[in-house]
Amino acid sequence: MSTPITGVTLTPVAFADPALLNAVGVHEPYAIRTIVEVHTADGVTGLGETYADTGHLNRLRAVADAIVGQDVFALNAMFATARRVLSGNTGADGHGLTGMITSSGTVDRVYSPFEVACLDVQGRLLGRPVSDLLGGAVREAIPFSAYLFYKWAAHPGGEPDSWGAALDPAGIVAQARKMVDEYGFTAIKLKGGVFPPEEEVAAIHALRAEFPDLPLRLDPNAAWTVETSIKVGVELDGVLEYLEDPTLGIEGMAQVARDVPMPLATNMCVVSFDHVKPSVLHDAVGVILSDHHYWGGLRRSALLSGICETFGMGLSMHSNSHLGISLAAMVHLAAATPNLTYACDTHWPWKSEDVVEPGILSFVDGSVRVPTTPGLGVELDRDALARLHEQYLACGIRDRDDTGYMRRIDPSYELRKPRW
Ligand SMILES: O=C([O-])C(=O)C[C@H](O)[C@@H](O)C(=O)[O-]
Ligand SMILES: [Mg+2]
Repeated sequence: MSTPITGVTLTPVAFADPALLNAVGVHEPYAIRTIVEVHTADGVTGLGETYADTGHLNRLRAVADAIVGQDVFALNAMFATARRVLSGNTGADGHGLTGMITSSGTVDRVYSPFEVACLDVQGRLLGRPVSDLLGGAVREAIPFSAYLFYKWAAHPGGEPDSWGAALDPAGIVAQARKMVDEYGFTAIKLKGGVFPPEEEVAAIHALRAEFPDLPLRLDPNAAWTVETSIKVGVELDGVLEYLEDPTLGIEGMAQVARDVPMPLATNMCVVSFDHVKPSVLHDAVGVILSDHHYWGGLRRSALLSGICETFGMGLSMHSNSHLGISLAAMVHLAAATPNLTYACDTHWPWKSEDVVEPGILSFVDGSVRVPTTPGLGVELDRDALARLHEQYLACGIRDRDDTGYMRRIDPSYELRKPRW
């Protein structure tokens, strides 16, 4: 008995994104994603969501063609197909925020949305939520953190968004207040690497004064030297629950880890299974930020959680700009991961449009309830999908390029790693 895949539809979409600043530039007016639909002989379709950069999209197309005819339950065979089709085809992330991408990491990135879509089909066929396919939910709701960004009030020449500018500690505190009040978040992360470290340390102290009880995190995306990272880490002793990717590479992180009091977290130096062994040998990180989009889907992310448990590392969750299918997948994975004890990252508050029907996923007290309906529990809004696809065609963005966009606005902008 099998449920063959009869076809796969890949739809690139673009959705509005505010002018969020980071260590490599500024977000473009639109973020791009690919919506994956896996159709089966039983008439059931499953959903996945992933990046949409040109190289990735081409790799998705190659694997999509190769999995037609395969059983939607045969995920090991599907992974082997992805590995065969992508042999020698290694991608890059284009924006430099997720570190080195290996060839096995490329397979994991491309395979992931197909696996998620197949799990959605399996759940729909069995009448069970995806969390049940991962061993069952150990929590009913998933806590997320407020993800703060330095930002401009608007894209140049564009309309101001509802968040306003945040370019100093007062702006960051105001942004946090609005986000915490609207969503009820119980942890706060500041995306740093934008201003000199002392200004970002001041912003963290201002957040601590305003939110005395909420765990705080700072993530400069490796914009600092080892020396700067140690200085900041020592200065923020007792203030941060973890310091995320202060500096580049496993060896640099290991040097910092030896001299700072808080755990170091990463979504840059350990981003594939190849990186785990050197990271453990160097004792470089205390917390790995998992992300099913590049750890090979939900089941391989569960493998990562076992590795973290084995080596006594903490586990948190990373996020890029994403839509509702990804949020649903993150929620099911988090629900079925007992050792995921930190509030997860999400870019959710920064988006104003989606491809899924509204109302299913919502935040109460900073958490999203785990859907209990079959599959991922989200449905495509076909009109919205068509509209966001038109937006993709019209906006002209084909590869995420925060640095190029920043240089078009400020030709003197230089990309420096480390910057401070
Ligand atoms: O390090 C991180 O948490 C990220 O890379 C998350 C996002 O990519 C964020 O930095 C962004 O979108 O600017
Ligand atoms: Mg990070």
